[in-house]
Amino acid sequence: MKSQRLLADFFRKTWPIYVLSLSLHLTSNLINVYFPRVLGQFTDKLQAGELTRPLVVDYSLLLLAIGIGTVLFNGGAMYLVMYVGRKFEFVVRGRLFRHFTQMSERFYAGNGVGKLLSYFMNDVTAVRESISMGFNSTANATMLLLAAVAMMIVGGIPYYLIAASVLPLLLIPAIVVYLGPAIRNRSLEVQEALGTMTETAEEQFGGVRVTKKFAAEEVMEQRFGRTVDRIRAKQLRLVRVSSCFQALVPFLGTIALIAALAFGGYLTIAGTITLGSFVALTLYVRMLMNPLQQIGNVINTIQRARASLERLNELLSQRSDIVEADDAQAVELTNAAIRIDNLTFAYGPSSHPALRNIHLTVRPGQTLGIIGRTGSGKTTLMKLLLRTYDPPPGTIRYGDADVRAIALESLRGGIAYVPQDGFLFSTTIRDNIAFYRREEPLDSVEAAARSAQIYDNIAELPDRFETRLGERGLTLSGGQRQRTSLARGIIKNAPILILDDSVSAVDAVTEQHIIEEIRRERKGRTTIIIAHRISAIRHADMIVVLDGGVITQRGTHAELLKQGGLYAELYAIQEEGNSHASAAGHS
Ligand SMILES: Nc1ncnc2c1ncn2[C@@H]1O[C@H](COP(=O)(O)OP(=O)(O)OP(=O)(O)O)[C@@H](O)[C@H]1O
Repeated sequence: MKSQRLLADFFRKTWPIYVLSLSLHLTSNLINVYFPRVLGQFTDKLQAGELTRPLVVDYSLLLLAIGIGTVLFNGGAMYLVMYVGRKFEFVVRGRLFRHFTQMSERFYAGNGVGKLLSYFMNDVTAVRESISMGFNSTANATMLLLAAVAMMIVGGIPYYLIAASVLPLLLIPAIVVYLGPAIRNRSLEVQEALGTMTETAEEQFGGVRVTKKFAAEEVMEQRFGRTVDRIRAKQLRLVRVSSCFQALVPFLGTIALIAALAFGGYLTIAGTITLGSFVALTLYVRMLMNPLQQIGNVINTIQRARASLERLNELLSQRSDIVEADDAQAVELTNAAIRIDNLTFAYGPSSHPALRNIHLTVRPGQTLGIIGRTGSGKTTLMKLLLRTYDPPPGTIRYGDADVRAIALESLRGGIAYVPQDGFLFSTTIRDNIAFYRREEPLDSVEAAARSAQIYDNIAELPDRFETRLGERGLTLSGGQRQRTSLARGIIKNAPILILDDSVSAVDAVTEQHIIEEIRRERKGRTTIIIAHRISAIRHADMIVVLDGGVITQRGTHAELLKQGGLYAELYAIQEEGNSHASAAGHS
């Protein structure tokens, strides 16, 4: 069955531990069931007037030995399974993490961080609980039942009396079969709702600064309240069946005890069994009640875990849409021209194409500038160059190799991509810059920071390059973050550098310094610069203007100015802005 794979893999490795634990549970219960028997014998001796003081001491010591034996074996059995349960958590979380790292951007666009966290936390824990705590309770109750029945037979209690007292308890599995599916389905709904709640919470914590600046706390609270309400409704649905189940189990225990008392009492009066046997019988039934009642909880846990396991297996069976070809080749990008032929691309079957009929060649060593209105497809084109989304076959080539035939590591290792909102990790600035190669010496890290015009800012920080960034790099301003991320791209020193609006958050003067630095360092190496400001791309060997997913203009800065159109329009607006600014500066 599909939903058993994750566990099957786990049990294939750990089954000896489970077998050992099961035998310890059996041993512990075999010892434990002597307790009623010894008490029964004690009662018979008492009734016959044969009890002496030394005998009382002997019986007490015997009961003590039984207690200690039971506890030791039971403890060992539980420890083993709890131990492997924790191991399961560790192994599965590692496997999930590996799986997540293999998934493509499309997967992350469709699954929020909160949902993924919920898999990581709630689902893994639910499964772990059932294979550790759940196993222990089930094994303990089953072994106790078997051992108790065996001991009652050995102790001479008639079969029909045993059957009458124990049979009500055996109705428990029947209820499980009857109510189990309902519990499982409702648990699945609860788990999914919990996933949505984690997702919402993650988003709200992430956006708390925006919420506060807009004084929108109340709106957000209401929105979160609705999510919580939905969970409550689903949890209540679950609670209704599971409490019905949990209440039925002890009720069956009570019926079993009444049967033992009534029928056993009658047989004792009739002299068919001794008083000792009667005492032992009632103790056995009482002894079985708690573990069997616990099974009620366990079954709930197991049903919940099955729902979680299904979610986990379903997740693990999803494959990335970006798959490396079996015969994928490593390609040296240094002397490779980038050729884009008749590229049309849409994110989904029903969405509008984000790019249409793109024809473009970037010769090795050239600098390409891309400009265009927001949403015109600039970033999409870069995603396709990096193959974070798959372009149609034959539309993007590096040298002669189709991008889809290139080994992913070779492709992405050969391109340094600097996005607009470079994510910084909660570690030192040095680690953030030398992200691609942690062993990079401090000198190179400093040089990259200088090129990105962030060195002076870092030098002022308390621990300079060893300063740890707070969550998401919040100790830096937007522009500083962007430049740190730029330094990360520069230090990679890759054959192709892509700056995707990477200097948008810095002032015009700093931008000029950065661009000059990049032009000097990247001389003779392929560089693509996407920008909204013409000043960032005017020196490029070729500039293309994207509009609505189509290349509407191409040429050098001078050629494009002559052509008129959007480029000249943007230039005029930006120049006018600049002259206003400098006039204001002079006045
Ligand atoms: N993951 C996605 N799924 C679906 N549509 C997307 C996705 N990413 C971008 N789009 C759409 O594709 C179009 C082009 O977006 P793209 O990010 O390439 O624009 P851009 O030119 O880089 O814009 P900007 O200058 O604002 O960064 C937009 O209409 C956008 O809504």
